[in-house]
Amino acid sequence: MVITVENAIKDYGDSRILDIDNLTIKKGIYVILGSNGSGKSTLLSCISGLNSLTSGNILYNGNKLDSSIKNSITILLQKPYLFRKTSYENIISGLKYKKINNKEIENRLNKYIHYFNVEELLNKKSHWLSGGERAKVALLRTSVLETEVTMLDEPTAAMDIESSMKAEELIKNLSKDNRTVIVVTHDVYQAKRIADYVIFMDKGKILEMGDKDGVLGNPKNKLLKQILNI
Ligand SMILES: Nc1ncnc2c1ncn2[C@@H]1O[C@H](COP(=O)(O)OP(=O)(O)OP(=O)(O)O)[C@@H](O)[C@H]1O
Repeated sequence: MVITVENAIKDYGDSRILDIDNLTIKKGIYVILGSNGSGKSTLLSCISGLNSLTSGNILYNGNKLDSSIKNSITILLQKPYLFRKTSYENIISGLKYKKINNKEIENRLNKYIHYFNVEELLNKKSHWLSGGERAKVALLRTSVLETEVTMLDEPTAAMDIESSMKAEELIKNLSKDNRTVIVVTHDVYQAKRIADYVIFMDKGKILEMGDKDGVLGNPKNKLLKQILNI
């Protein structure tokens, strides 16, 4: 899917949160970097349709958001909500909602669950999970949907290093078959490991955007240079 963001403005009261002239997202892994409050989550929520722009357009293959496009997009929020059910029920909840048959549900589960050692957690109620365990369950619940576009807002922030590495393998796998994955992270090393493209935001604007090697290897922006220690 090609997503185009045109003249996008998002205001909350007098504050301008997003101000993006032009952004085109195609297939591959896009990593969004930027300081706290720079508008990364707001951009994801506007692309997903959970939030709306004050003015401007977001188009999906040239069309406005409709229910079939919404079905092709999944977003993992920064603070994902888990149902007060078992991990297993949480992970398959989206597939059940989409009325996917049980055999396919098991196939999808087997395809993703091995990234994390969560087998022993499957029957555990979500409110007993640790922060990192919750993050894994939430990432698995999003991943099994295998939508054309997957947006992940700081998916590994609560995970230990080994689990983050596994999550990165999973994320790379999610981008296969011409799919699009957009990941927000504060970890520039993670960006280096997984990104095809990097978007750097500050104060609601996109300051740098392009393929990973160009943006991270030869940044023009002073703040990004500082972050990258260049
Ligand atoms: N509903 C809202 N009402 C008012 N201000 C909001 C609202 N939602 C977000 N904001 C503000 O918009 C700005 C951008 O928030 P956003 O969550 O998009 O930033 P972010 O880049 O994802 O930050 P972080 O790295 O801290 O997660 C922040 O200053 C935030 O306070």
